[in-house]
Amino acid sequence: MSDVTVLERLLVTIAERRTADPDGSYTAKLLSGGVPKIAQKVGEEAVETVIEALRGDRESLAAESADLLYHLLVLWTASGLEPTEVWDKLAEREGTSGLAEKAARQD
Ligand SMILES: N=c1c2ncn([C@@H]3O[C@H](COP(=O)(O)OP(=O)(O)OP(=O)(O)O)[C@@H](O)[C@H]3O)c2ncn1[C@@H]1O[C@H](COP(=O)(O)O)[C@@H](O)[C@H]1O
Repeated sequence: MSDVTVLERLLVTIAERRTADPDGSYTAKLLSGGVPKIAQKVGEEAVETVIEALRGDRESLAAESADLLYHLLVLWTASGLEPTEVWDKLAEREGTSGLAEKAARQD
């Protein structure tokens, strides 16, 4: 399975872990640490992803990218951010130039 629905399923699992026992779930343990701890993990996973990209190891890059996406989804959940808020941002940008987007942000 390699399409976006895996992200949707993962988001459901993460939401379910909000009420799970941290002793039996890595996600529940992460969520119990709060936004600062989860944000730190996202930063660490981003750095590990960058390192693997620079090393040129595709398999490790895929694995670290999966870690990064998982931790980012946990961060959205802990922050109360609805995935649709992110999907909407991406949809708004569809068909526009990235350079136009950058110029609009600087106005
Ligand atoms: N996709 C993931 C996923 N990706 C990465 N990880 C965990 O993220 C951690 C990243 O490893 P690190 O070395 O960076 O961190 P660590 O040393 O294990 O932990 P720290 O003490 O440093 O925080 C590992 O423990 C991985 O198991 C994940 N843990 C869970 N999921 C998904 O979440 C679901 C629910 O998991 P539980 O909450 O554990 O039931 C699973 O079925 C998966 O679908």
